[in-house]
Formats: sequence, structure tokens, C-alpha cells
Amino acid sequence: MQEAILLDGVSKRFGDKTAVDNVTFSIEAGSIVALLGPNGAGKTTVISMMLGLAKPTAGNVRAFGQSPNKRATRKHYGVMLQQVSLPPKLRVRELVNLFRSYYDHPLDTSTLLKMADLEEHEKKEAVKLSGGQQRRLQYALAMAGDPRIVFLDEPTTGMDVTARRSFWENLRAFAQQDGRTIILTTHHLEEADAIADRILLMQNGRITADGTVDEIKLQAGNRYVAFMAGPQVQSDAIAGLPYVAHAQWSGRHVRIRTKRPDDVLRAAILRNLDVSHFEVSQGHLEDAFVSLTEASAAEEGGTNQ
Ligand SMILES: Nc1ncnc2c1ncn2[C@@H]1O[C@H](COP(=O)(O)OP(=O)(O)OP(=O)(O)O)[C@@H](O)[C@H]1O
Repeated sequence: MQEAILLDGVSKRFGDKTAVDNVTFSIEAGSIVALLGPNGAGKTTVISMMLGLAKPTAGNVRAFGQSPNKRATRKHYGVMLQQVSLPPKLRVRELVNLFRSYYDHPLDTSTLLKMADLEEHEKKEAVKLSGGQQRRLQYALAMAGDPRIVFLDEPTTGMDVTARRSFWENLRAFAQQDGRTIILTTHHLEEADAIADRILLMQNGRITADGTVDEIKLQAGNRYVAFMAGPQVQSDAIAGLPYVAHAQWSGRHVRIRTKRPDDVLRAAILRNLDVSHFEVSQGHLEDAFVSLTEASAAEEGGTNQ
């Protein structure tokens, strides 16, 4: 498989602040990678270096084996950043055509409008679109040059649930065409869960977890037991079961975090608790994200002492 992006021992310092700390990873062409992490983790700085907008203090960044500073490399890029202001007066179709004119082999206008679900708005002034529609327009502009790699920074901000789902489908279809690569940052973990082949979790400038969604959940080591509790079951009885790390109630639905789900269930049955409709799972990506970032923060605290 071809390597789309390589970061080799990359660090970035701003004065005393180390924003990115000796990071090494490569991204295969044709994959969808979500870069996740809490605020200030270093995600934007990593993306800026991949784009050639920031220079690493140490280490190397390569895209298809070339420096991202080269125009020849960047012409394969499509970029959708967080804050973009659209020019006044231009209509959606005009703006899409303007962006197409920058490239040697642009996608068709109609394809781009369809990909962004903007066909019925093509005659509207871009600045008069809603926030979610403007985001979709930025996506069409990012795709104008038929890029081999697309960088998306919080792409679905402002989109409603339907728009978000159709956007995900679109991205997946795009990635399935001959080796297109998508690198996105998002704070919507269900987004990463829905579309990413691989998660890179960053914290304090380092990569603290790297794998598929299932591998990340496994690495977090969480297990969850959920069930319905009958009307007589008290919260004390649930909290008193062995190996319960945390119990969350929503009405009569109980969700327990535990390292030993079998022992929790066995004890609940042996104690004759009125519980039914059991489910055992590894939880959501969000649960893993919280556990891994807490564990990594605790480790940092420990090493700093
Ligand atoms: N130009 C800069 N000058 C000084 N410090 C910076 C600069 N850019 C980023 N930083 C610092 O580097 C660290 C990483 O910032 P970065 O924006 O990469 O994080 P992030 O993971 O993208 O955060 P967020 O999720 O909030 O967007 C932060 O502590 C930030 O304050």
C-alpha cells in the first residue's frame, strides 16, 4: 500500500511551549484517519505541518515522499479549515467554478454541487447560505481539484443530523475511489466512530493511542453492562455489586462501567435483583477517549512529580 503521509520524529516548539513532541507515524493512501485529542493537544499544529503552513522545529514531514512545501505536492491537497470567510456577492455555482479554475483537472461543477448537496442552492449568494450550507460549500471548494488527500478540520460543525449523515456517506464514497486519503480532526467522537478506519489520539503534543476504533476501545480496557432494573431495585443495590466502577441511571435503565462484566451479572442474578434485558459492550468511542486521556494525564502528572 502506498504511503500518503509520513511524520518522522516531528516536533514543533513555540518559544518555551512544545506543541508537538517527537511524533512519528505514517498514513496509508486510501485510509480515513481521525486525529482526536482534547483542546490544545497539538492537532491543528500537526495538520499545519502536513499542509506545509508551519515548519517543524525538528523532524521531517512528507506527502507522497515529497515536501509539503512544494507546489507539486500541494496540488494534490484539498483543505477545509475551521474559519473561512466566503467572498461577498458571488453565487454558489460561481464560487465553485472560480475554485475549479485554479486546477488543471477539476471535478465537474455538477458533481461538486451534488457531493455537497447544494444543487438547489446553486444560484444563491454564498454568504446568504446557512452555517451548515456554508460548511458544505467549503467542502465542495476543497474537492474542486479532485484531490488525492483531503484535510478536514471539524468538517460538520453547524450541520444538522441529516446533513451530517449524508456528508459521511459522501466522504466514504470519495475515499473508496482509487486510494484517496482523508485526514480529519473532530470533537464529535461519533463522527470518528462512524467513518474513520484509524484513530490517532493526541495529548500534550504526543500520540497516545493509534488504531482502529475497536482497537482503541480495547486499549481503553473498559467494559459496560447495561440492563433494565425493576421498580424495587435501589441504586445502593447496584452500587454494591462487585467490580462496579460507575453506574449511570437513565430512568430504570442502568449502565455500569466495569472491568469484569461477567462477575457483575453473576452477582446481580445470585442476589435475586429484578434486572433484565442485559447488554455487554466495550462502550462508545467517547468512553474510550475519556479513559485514555485521563490515564495519559495521570501518567504525565506522575512523571512530572
Ligand atoms: N502560534 C502559536 N504560538 C504559541 N503557541 C501556540 C501557537 N499555536 C499553537 N500553540 C500552542 O500549542 C499547543 C497546541 O495547539 P493546537 O492548536 O495544535 O491544539 P489543538 O489540538 O488543535 O487544539 P483545539 O482542539 O483546541 O483546536 C497549545 O498549547 C497552543 O496554545
